Amino acid sequence: MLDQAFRWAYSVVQNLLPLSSADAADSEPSPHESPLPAVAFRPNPPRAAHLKCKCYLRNVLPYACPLTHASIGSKLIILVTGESFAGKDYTAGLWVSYFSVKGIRAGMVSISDAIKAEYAEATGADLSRLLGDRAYKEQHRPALTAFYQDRVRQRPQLPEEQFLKVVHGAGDVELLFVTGMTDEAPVATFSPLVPDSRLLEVRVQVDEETLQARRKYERVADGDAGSSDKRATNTRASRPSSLKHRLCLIFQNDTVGDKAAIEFAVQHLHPFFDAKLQRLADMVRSIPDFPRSGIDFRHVLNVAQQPGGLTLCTSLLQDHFTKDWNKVDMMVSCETGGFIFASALAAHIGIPLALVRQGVKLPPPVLSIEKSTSHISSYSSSSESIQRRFELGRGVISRGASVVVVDDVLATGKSLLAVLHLVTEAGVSPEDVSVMVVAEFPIHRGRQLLLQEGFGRVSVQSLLIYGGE
Ligand SMILES: O=P(O)(O)OC[C@H]1O[C@H](OP(=O)(O)OP(=O)(O)O)[C@H](O)[C@@H]1O
Ligand SMILES: Nc1ncnc2[nH]cnc12
Repeated sequence: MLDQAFRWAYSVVQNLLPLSSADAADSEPSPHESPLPAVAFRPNPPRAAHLKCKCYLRNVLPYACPLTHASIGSKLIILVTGESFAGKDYTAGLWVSYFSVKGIRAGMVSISDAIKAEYAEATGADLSRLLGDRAYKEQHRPALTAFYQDRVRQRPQLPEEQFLKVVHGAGDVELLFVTGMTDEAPVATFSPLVPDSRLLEVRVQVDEETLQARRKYERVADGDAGSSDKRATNTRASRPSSLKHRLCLIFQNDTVGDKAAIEFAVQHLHPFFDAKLQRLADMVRSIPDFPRSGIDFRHVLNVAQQPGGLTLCTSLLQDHFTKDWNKVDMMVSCETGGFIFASALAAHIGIPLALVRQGVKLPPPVLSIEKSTSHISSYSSSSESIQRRFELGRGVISRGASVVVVDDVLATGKSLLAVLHLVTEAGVSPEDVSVMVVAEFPIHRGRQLLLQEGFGRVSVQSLLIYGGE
């Protein structure tokens, strides 16, 4: 059986390879390549062009070949970020043990090991000490950082390649912790590369006192207690409040021992393996080739049509929210899909609901914004240009309020972007906006759009993740 599968995979690759060229820069398939998207993507050439542009042609092959793609599987990938001395690797190790005991196949990998190996080869530094000797690593850190930045200048796609490499190399795990990542807004950047998987960032953080104590301890342990603190590379610039993106999950790692890390895993990470989430996913029907051939439509609103579906979804949205509902003044939602889930949740939490309507349907005075058609509606003939406005009653949301935006789907992010513009125009700071969606389609790069448009500081959470169109 396995042998047959391998033979099939090789024959697919053999058929596709001669059709491809090395040129990856243009965004449309060039004429001599047109058979490739035709074979690989059937009637979906824009998708092929998109992939080609974003991932370079050779990554189109793994995408086109279901076997290679399936081997990545659908995982929960947790990027464990934070300053040096925060205890990222130690904590990730504890979480791996916790989940392994619970019967969940978990692993961890450091994404920076490959660049350390390259650096060691280029400079003659000792790789095993770079990997295992903290003082030695800190001593080399400035040069190592400069080396990495230089490599990225030469090869801008390097971070994405390294990310894919560690994920592909992780083997058969359901949960993967990735440490050593320093990229800005990593979930927005990397989630479209693994669209079937859920990508989360967990920042491990320590207060200043703990940080100093750990540095001192490390220096004493190294027999280097008298040296200056020049080697410590933590800067205020890497603190969560100064990042361009907003973190949903922060683990405060100030106490000694394992207890806090395990409690964090129980409270914030384990719920992603909750059977309730699977029950919700089971209520989302999949309809192939709707509204257009090549699109696997996920009928998210079907949840509301199932017995107990809305109650289940409401309780999941309530439980998964990483902030404090008591500090939320108002819920905001846009028609149509969002209204269904937001009204149930707002009633359950006991907060009012601000309604963003499409077209000219609200009485004046209103805040109004032009809105690009959502991904899925762009395929439906009913989306007339008259619909392409979002409006919100002026004064409905108080200036300085704290709000949660709820929608059924996040795809390109165009709808959410319009809502965020209205909410901020109403006087709400992006810091005080959180977004919760029932289903996210990372392939459409909605989070990246928000980041590019200056809404990176808005926190975004989703219950379900879907790959494909
Ligand atoms: O991220 P995007 O690409 O903007 O897609 C997401 C939006 O698409 C859907 O709305 P749609 O505009 O199709 O209207 P509907 O809810 O009335 O169906 C959905 O309800 C979201 O609001
Ligand atoms: N496949 C899909 N199903 C439902 N809604 C979507 N929005 C974008 N892609 C979608």
